[in-house]
Amino acid sequence: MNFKIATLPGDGIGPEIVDQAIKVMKAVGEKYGHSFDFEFAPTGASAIDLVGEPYPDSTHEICMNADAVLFGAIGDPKYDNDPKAKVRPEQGLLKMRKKLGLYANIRPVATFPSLIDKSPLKNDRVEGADFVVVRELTGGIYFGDKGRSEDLTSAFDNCVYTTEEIERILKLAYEYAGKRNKRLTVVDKANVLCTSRLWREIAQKMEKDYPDIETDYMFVDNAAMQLIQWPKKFDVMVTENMFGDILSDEASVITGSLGLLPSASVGLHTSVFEPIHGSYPQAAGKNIANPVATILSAAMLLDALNLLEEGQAVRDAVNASLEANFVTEDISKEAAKSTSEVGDWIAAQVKK
Ligand SMILES: NC(=O)C1=CN([C@@H]2O[C@H](COP(=O)(O)OP(=O)(O)OC[C@H]3O[C@@H](n4cnc5c(N)ncnc54)[C@H](O)[C@@H]3O)[C@@H](O)[C@H]2O)C=CC1
Ligand SMILES: CC(C)CC(=O)C(=O)O
Ligand SMILES: [Mg+2]
Repeated sequence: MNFKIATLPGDGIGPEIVDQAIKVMKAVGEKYGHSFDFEFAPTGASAIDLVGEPYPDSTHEICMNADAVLFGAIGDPKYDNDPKAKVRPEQGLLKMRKKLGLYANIRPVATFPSLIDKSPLKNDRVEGADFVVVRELTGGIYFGDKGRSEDLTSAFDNCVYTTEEIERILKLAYEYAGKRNKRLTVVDKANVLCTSRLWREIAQKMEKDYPDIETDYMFVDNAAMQLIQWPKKFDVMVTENMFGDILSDEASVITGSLGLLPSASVGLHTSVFEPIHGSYPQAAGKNIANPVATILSAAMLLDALNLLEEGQAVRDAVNASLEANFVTEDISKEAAKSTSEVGDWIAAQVKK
């Protein structure tokens, strides 16, 4: 079959890691007789440099007309360090999420048996940990009104959630939990935040519609602690945008590196597949970043196209690379292979 893949490498390590995912998808194409048409489009700082806007309409058109979007990462320190910058790369990512209606970001966190020793946590804590963070992606504090007072001495960021936004993400999380181990943890800060109290109120009503699923509620500060203390207790965790952003980066420590965790952003239009990490600017152009998070995001993309055997073949190839210790420096300083060598290895393994 023929698939159109909107390809948005972005900034920093984005182009390098997306190149590896493309290699692997081409290998899948060769082996299974599909063709993937990668249509490139600018986003982030590179799009600002090109056309003055981090998510141009032309890029949006390409995404809307594709079967799926493969996304790298955005962000450039030259904007982080400029408090007066009027337009920032991150706005491109938020705009893409809003315009594509990507209200749910699915972030699976599962330990790799061959990497148990790479986690700074004790083996018995991480062995067998396998859960999913379902992060709301188009609401909350990242999208609320924000600004500074005229004299610049105060600033605000509003956090707003509507009933509809909360219901649709909880529904998706319940469906996810139904396909897994039937446990859902709703993470909030309902002891302080009004938005969290609305989340909890809605979840408490909805849990009655899912009697086969065990729902529990946890404050986010407690969840941040328990995630590290005993990650195996979690199955599906659903939470608002910023909490999910923070907790999933924290969760990557369980697996051994932020460079390993993939994600799928799904919603109203075309889905986007992206690593959970950022543009890691310190590594840009050095061919040292771990491409696995992006390659596993490509595996999630294949699953979403209903190419399930193909998605599994990619996961198997990644596991084989980890078992063979054919890894980048974040996993092993001694064995350190380059980004492109790891991509080549995994692509070759897929074709076997
Ligand atoms: N989805 C996106 O495009 C995201 C973009 N950002 C942007 O990225 C830029 C850098 O942000 P940071 O806070 O430094 O987060 P980051 O995720 O880019 O990097 C944090 C640290 O994680 C490790 N890391 C990340 N990706 C890795 C990989 N593929 N291989 C090996 N190690 C990896 C590195 O030690 C790095 O210093 C900022 O401009 C930020 O706004 C941050 C998060 C997500
Ligand atoms: C611009 C940020 C919201 C990106 C981020 O940290 C993420 O999506 O994980
Ligand atoms: Mg993040």
